Amino acid sequence: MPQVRFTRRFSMAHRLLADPASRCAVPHGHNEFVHVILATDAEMDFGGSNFVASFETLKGRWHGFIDKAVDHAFQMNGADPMLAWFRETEPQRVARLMVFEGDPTTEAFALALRRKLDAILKDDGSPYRCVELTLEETPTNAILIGEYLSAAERAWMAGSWMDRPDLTINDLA
Ligand SMILES: Nc1nc2c(c(=O)[nH]1)N=C([C@H](O)[C@H](O)COP(=O)(O)OP(=O)(O)OP(=O)(O)O)CN2
Repeated sequence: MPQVRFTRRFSMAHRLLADPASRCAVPHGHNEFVHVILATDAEMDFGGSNFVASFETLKGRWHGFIDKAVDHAFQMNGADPMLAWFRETEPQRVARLMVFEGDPTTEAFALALRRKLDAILKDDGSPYRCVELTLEETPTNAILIGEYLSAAERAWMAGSWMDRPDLTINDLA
């Protein structure tokens, strides 16, 4: 069965704290693209629909997550002192903060996106699985995630927002 590839574009902001001398410690944004390739072992309905599932069925919830939750979210390290500022000063925006254990690098974000997509496909009972996710941070930097995640990649932030098939992007109360 042919694989399918979907692409979505969004804007985001983040800042990285591990290297205080880095220019990435200043909040800044990127216009990014996420590409996913889905594969299935099911055969298409030959002579009928000629597909296993419609594009709308396959990408609806995923692109809904990108558009409603990821687009224009601010990605932050859970230890970032700016988090307390938002909670105290602009609590109405806390739901728009995407929070990570450690820095919100493109690697961490790509892993989070992959785990969220896995959760959505599982919740849908989809016959498809993600075999590749590519996150383009800039036209010159991209992160690729293949079919299988390591035990460490599954254990990091296990059970957090990234494993839930919903629109949440943090676990703040
Ligand atoms: N391993 C990682 N390193 C860096 C990340 C990251 O997510 N993972 N992110 C950044 C910053 O977000 C920075 O904005 C992007 O990096 P940079 O390569 O400096 O971006 P440029 O657009 O200037 O790239 P050029 O190809 O050099 O123009 C930094 N490091």
